[in-house]
Amino acid sequence: MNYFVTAINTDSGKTLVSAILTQALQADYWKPIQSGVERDADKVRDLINNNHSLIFNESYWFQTPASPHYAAEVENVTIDLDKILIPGNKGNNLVIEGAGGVLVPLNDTHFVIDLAVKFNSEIILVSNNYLGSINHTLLTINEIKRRGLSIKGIVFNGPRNESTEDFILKYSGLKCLLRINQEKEIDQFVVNKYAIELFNTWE
Ligand SMILES: Nc1ncnc2c1ncn2[C@@H]1O[C@H](COP(=O)(O)OP(=O)(O)OP(=O)(O)O)[C@@H](O)[C@H]1O
Ligand SMILES: C[C@H](N)[C@H](N)CCCCCC(=O)O
Ligand SMILES: [Mg+2]
Repeated sequence: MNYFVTAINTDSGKTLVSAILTQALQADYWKPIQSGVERDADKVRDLINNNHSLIFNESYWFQTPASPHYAAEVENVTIDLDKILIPGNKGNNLVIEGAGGVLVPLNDTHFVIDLAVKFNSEIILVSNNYLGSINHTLLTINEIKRRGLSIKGIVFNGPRNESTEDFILKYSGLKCLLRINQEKEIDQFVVNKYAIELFNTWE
């Protein structure tokens, strides 16, 4: 199964959730398009601890920490979805991490969400609690559904707001897969703690 981890924004915790999911399912991990010198793939490799997961290389890696469409322009590249091919064997679950939110542009005609469609993925949506996040979360859900994609559920990451989370879950009918607290630091121990919790409720 291909699981596509997206979020309501950049810096929402997609890489953290991807590491937790990769560890929980002993899945493989892939970030097709990376912008910025720090690789999410390296962060996930350092945060998991199992003998099964493969960490694949990006199809595009831009040094410019910006929207992929702009980073590509700056580096005289055009992102071509036909050149982005699923890596590795079909035997294992694959965790695919997007870049920023769903409508982050890749070029003049494609967005991050088009990768999830291309790879026939099930969506894991990472949401956060801040003033404005209900709107951002419901808009993101609407766009995912408009593309005909299935949403496995929502991960709420960071400081809690029960009222916000309750409204989003009630209105969307989606399942809360996991709640992640604001942690003092993110390391293998923390990732494994949440991976066990996620595995125990995974259907
Ligand atoms: N629950 C948390 N507790 C503490 N730190 C967190 C938590 N979630 C995320 N962070 C930290 O916040 C930063 C952003 O998280 P992360 O890199 O996972 O975001 P992202 O959605 O993957 O961003 P991008 O869009 O660049 O891929 C990282 O330094 C991460 O370690
Ligand atoms: C560089 C950053 N860490 C992400 N990889 C890319 C975020 C793109 C956001 C584009 C936008 O929504 O304005
Ligand atoms: Mg990331």
